[in-house]
Amino acid sequence: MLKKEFLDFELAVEKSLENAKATKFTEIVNIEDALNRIISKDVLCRKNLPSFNNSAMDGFAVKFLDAGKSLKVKKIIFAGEKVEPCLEENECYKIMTGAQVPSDVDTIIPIEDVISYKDEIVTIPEYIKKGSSLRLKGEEKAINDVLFKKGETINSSTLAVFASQGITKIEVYKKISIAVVSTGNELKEPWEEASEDEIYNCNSYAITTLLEEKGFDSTYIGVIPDNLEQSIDFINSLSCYDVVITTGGISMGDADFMAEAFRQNGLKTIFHGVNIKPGRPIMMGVIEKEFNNCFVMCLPGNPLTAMVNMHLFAIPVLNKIQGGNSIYQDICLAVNKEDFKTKTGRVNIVLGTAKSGEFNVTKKNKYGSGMITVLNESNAIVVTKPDKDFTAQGEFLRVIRFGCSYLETKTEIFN
Ligand SMILES: Nc1nc2c(c(=O)[nH]1)N[C@H]1C(S)=C(S)[C@@H](COP(=O)(O)OP(=O)(O)OC[C@H]3O[C@@H](n4cnc5c(N)ncnc54)[C@H](O)[C@@H]3O)O[C@H]1N2
Ligand code: MOO
Repeated sequence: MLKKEFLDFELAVEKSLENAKATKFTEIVNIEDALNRIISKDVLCRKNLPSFNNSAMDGFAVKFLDAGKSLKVKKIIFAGEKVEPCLEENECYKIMTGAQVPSDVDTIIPIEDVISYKDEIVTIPEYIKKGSSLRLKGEEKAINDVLFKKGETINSSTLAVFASQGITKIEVYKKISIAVVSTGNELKEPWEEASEDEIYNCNSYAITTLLEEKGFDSTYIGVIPDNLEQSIDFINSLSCYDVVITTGGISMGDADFMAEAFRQNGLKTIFHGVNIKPGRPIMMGVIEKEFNNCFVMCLPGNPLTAMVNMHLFAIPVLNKIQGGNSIYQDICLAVNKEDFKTKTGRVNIVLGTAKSGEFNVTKKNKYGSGMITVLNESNAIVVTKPDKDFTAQGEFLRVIRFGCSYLETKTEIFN
């Protein structure tokens, strides 16, 4: 009997990330088109935040030394006005939120905190704090401070900072090109007619749309037939892509040609077979010279297997190739609501629903990896260690949501 060695899961993740090289290609885009793109050069502050001393409250701008006095309001200052210092003894300004604070005052008293205000005379409390409600030039960020580091992902908060700096164009990594391919003579496309002996190709839809959710562009190329020569030719036509993701044809059957067909196209295998359920036949590799360092991920054909391994293996690798710093899945902690069993001797990926701090295992963890709808009934996975055979109700679990964010530092995902 053929006995195959399966690589330790953690080692497989480590090796895949180690071999994933970040793209070097960049482009300049308008910030309105920059959402989810990865910054390719540190962005420095070029306008102090705030760019002038200003008031945080509607109130009175006074000298700290005038605490407890009654002062005459010399001038009312509105946001957008520029005012030269002009106070004489026992005078102050009335000032609006965001308005520039002249250099002859150092403290703002909110209007509701003064003792009295009548006929342009205001009485200031005796005990005030010097500098209160005064926002100083550059106190948030000063010119040349690093605002964003290379490798950070642009989100709506990033865009607010760009706009506050007058930055309208930004250098980002060019989007990597990803080819998504299915395999198998049994497959029909959903727009074709499938007989009872045939099945509809759902993996390509699931993968291209998951990639879209995660901010990647991909192209669905088609189905590779179960034939070695045709597989070799088909793969040969993918040399222009940065990444190729296939599903199916990667296990040990007589019609599983992916490993050999990629090898014949120059693939250097990183690993083929990982000690994980589902996903054991998974293969990764790089085609260096012939395909200009194309990263290849061959996922098993079972739809559930393909998708959970997209979450667990593929997305972190893609984040790295895209130039991002954030490659490790963020986890949330959730209380397990129902006992479930797992087989020992391998890492298990368990599907469930994470909601309001609780984890509900899908179908008591009794489902097959050929199933499709269980994915839709779940929104998260739990990864268990090879020696864990039972997870009790009430246990706190580390959960990876399908929609999780990604972190720069490695997270502990095991339970
Ligand atoms: N002797 C062994 N047999 C198998 C092993 C093993 O270790 N030894 N591993 C099993 C595991 S685990 C998995 S997972 C499967 C994966 O096999 P393949 O990657 O070769 O996938 P296929 O056989 O091509 O397909 C499996 C299953 O999925 C269906 N499929 C494939 N592509 C699609 C698609 N695009 N859309 C929908 N469904 C798809 C296909 O029809 C099969 O039913 O191997 C085990 N065998
Ligand atoms: O990877 Mo397979 O889905 O474990 O059956």
